[in-house]
Amino acid sequence: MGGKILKRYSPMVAIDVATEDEALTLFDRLTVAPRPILKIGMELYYHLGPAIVKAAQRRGFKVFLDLKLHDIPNTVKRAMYVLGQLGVDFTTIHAAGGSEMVAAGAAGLRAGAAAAGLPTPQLLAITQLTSIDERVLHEEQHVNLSLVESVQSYARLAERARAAGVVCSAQEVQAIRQVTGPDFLCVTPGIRPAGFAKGDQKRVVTPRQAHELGSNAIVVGRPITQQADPVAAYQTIEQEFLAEED
Ligand SMILES: O=C(O)c1cc(=O)[nH]c(=O)n1[C@@H]1O[C@H](COP(=O)(O)O)[C@@H](O)[C@H]1O
Repeated sequence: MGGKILKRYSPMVAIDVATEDEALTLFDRLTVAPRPILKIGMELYYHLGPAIVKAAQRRGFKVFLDLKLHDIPNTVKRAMYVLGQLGVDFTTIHAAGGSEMVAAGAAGLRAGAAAAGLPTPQLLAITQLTSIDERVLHEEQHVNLSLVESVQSYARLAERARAAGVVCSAQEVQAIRQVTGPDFLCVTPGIRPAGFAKGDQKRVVTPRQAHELGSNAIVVGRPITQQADPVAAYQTIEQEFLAEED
């Protein structure tokens, strides 16, 4: 189902914790094969800055630095130039900032990485957050498109602006594949193993469904980090997502 997928990544584990101690404890526990990609978000980065990125990299992890930039093109370009020098593997920008902003961010990221002699991080554009549903889209954002049309439109915008892919729900991956090239990445949060509380997420799927729907990578936070045994939870989710094609 979902056609041939060119690339699947290990699950990206969202390290959404408050302290350095909690983060480092998770880093040390998650040194298992296959290594997860560690997602460092606003909470940890605003608290600890580049040092927490380096701490993950020193332990051999690929890092997804998720700061979701959204500002005028010049400001985003300059900020991305700085992020391009950190040696991270993925970073994020809001497609809602428009094609000029996404293109400026992509250019800043390329220039920053080149200045540091590093590979350019893969830029992922946020489409509609997985906490948004049709009601919020229509009643609060006043968007007339359906949710899937809105996500498709942002995916086209992001690809034209030279993002490497998008962040979306796995529910939209097949629709995105219809309008983007084969290398374009669909990275999907909103992952909930059967029986796990949705919490603030609206557009959720199980790890197995994400596999079947053709997601390139899943982003998983609380279903791993809030478990008594995060390593066991990670391994179960990883096996479900990276299962052999049927
Ligand atoms: O950019 C993201 O990673 C992201 C985009 C999105 O649309 N939805 C979303 O949940 N995320 C992130 O994915 C993670 C999901 O965490 P859990 O809901 O705890 O699994 C969080 O770190 C969110 O910031």
